[in-house]
Amino acid sequence: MQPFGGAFLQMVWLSLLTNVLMLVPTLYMLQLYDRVMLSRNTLTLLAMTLLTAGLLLLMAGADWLRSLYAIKTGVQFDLTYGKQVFSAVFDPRNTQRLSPAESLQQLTAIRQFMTGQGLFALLDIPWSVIYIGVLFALHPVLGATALVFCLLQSAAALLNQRMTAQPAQSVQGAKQGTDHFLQQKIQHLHTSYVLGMLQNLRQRWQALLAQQALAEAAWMHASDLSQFVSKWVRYTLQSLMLAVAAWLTIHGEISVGSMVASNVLIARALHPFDVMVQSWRQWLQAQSAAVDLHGLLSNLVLPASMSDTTVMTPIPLIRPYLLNLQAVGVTANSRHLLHAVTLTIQPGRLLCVMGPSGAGKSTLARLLVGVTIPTEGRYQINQSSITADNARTLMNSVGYLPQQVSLLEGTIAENVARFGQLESQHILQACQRVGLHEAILRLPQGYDTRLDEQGLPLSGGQRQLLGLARAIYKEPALLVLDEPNASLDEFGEARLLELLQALKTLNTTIVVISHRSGVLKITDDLLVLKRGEVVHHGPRDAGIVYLNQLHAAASSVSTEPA
Ligand SMILES: Nc1ncnc2c1ncn2[C@@H]1O[C@H](COP(=O)(O)OP(=O)(O)OP(=O)(O)O)[C@@H](O)[C@H]1O
Repeated sequence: MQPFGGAFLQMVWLSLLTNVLMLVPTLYMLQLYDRVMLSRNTLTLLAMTLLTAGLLLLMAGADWLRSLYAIKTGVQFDLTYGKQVFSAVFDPRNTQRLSPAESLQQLTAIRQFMTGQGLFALLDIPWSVIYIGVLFALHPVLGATALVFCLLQSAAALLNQRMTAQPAQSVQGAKQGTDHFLQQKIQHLHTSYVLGMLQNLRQRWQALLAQQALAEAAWMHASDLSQFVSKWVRYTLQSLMLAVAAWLTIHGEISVGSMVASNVLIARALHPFDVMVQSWRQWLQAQSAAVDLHGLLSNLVLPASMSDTTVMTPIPLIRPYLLNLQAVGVTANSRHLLHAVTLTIQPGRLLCVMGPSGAGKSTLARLLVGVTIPTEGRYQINQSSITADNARTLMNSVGYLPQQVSLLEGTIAENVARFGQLESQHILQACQRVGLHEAILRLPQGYDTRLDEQGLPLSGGQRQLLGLARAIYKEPALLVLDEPNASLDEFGEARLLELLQALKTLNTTIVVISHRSGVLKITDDLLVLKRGEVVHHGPRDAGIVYLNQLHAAASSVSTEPA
């Protein structure tokens, strides 16, 4: 919060000024009752009225300036923390239960509190002391009564906090659960519809919604009750104050003007407590959002400067890339996904990774591109170790096609250019190389065709080719393709092999995961994984012999008489 210290200090001073100037109408009233009405001097009345109007204008100005500072701080907050939170939620080390969208919503909750009435109430509470001071000046009994009343109002606010904190938290949890459910399931709407899952999903969603409604009802009940208590305390105290002032007036201790003024002053002193109670929900949301975001940011020791392009300790990655894994292991949720993987991948060579389902091939792919960080051993590129801190450095020099292509909502050109600057020459080159250019030109809007989150209107094979074009965009030094031929026809696969062959001549380090044997034609080295361990690694021809032996053994087992 240090960057906002200056603006916060300005808001504190402006709050003081506003609150001091708030006394003007009270003093004006006192003078009217106790002086003008007695002297009947209209000139004094005019002078006092003009002075009061001027001071009230100043007060309105201070209040307006305070709002401007709040808005400016909100914008600054979004810009500063938005960048950090955005980077943190997509950091491979992020283990938070919240989705990226939910974490970014937390930012909004904090900003809304920072720019809303709740913050002003918080800033105004300390200046209640000014009104109490004036009440003391009118009569010590009035001051002491106000002090006690403010304490009582604080107790009411505290009671409100006690009564509503837990229900508000339950509402938030239930709402997050419902939103999360919808977000996740909506992505697979077509499959759910065809497989007749919609009714089951609706029932589950309704159960979550019912939970949320119950939590909301409990929260509203607690909130209404606490607001009722708070309001009752507030209005009763105000009337009691008037009673005390009237008693003092009857006994000649204060003037009638002071009696009326005391009523206004106690109302002003208690007002911020009232606003605070009303904006309690926002306060709680901001508080819990701040805890979540603090957890997110402090767990992920982020770069000191999050300016757009700087990254922490960039590793000197100069083409070509020589990859080296030494006894690398990956453990997740107490499971060994990879264990003791040692291998070298030479630039300009293509390593094909094979193995049964669940062998750890995709985990290895994610590790090579820096999404997954080894929990044991060492992964180096050109002798620089890839760690959680510097994995981002790889981003612009790596081409990656995941098993699920994951195209983003946006135009074809934007997807190929990875949502960076659209460099037509590179976009065209990438699409031509994967053989997608003609198909794109046949679309009415060509490269400007918008894709939805499912990658429609492209076909399955075209989506895979687009993912491939995105991976080879600007000729990365390292290319990792996870089953790139899964949706391709023979022609597409032949084109893919041609492309990979061409990239090898550019000294690209290539890793291809495939269940299909076609890619073996251009493979240099073969790696076979089983249950997270390397069971074979070596040149292609020896690998093919190994695979043939495996197949022969497997078919002899299946044809043996039972
Ligand atoms: N985050 C995770 N937590 C626990 N287990 C995981 C996690 N991610 C993957 N696994 C497990 O690790 C194993 C390897 O998964 P991986 O996706 O790497 O296999 P794969 O060889 O690519 O399989 P396939 O050929 O079916 O795509 C699987 O058994 C999977 O269930």
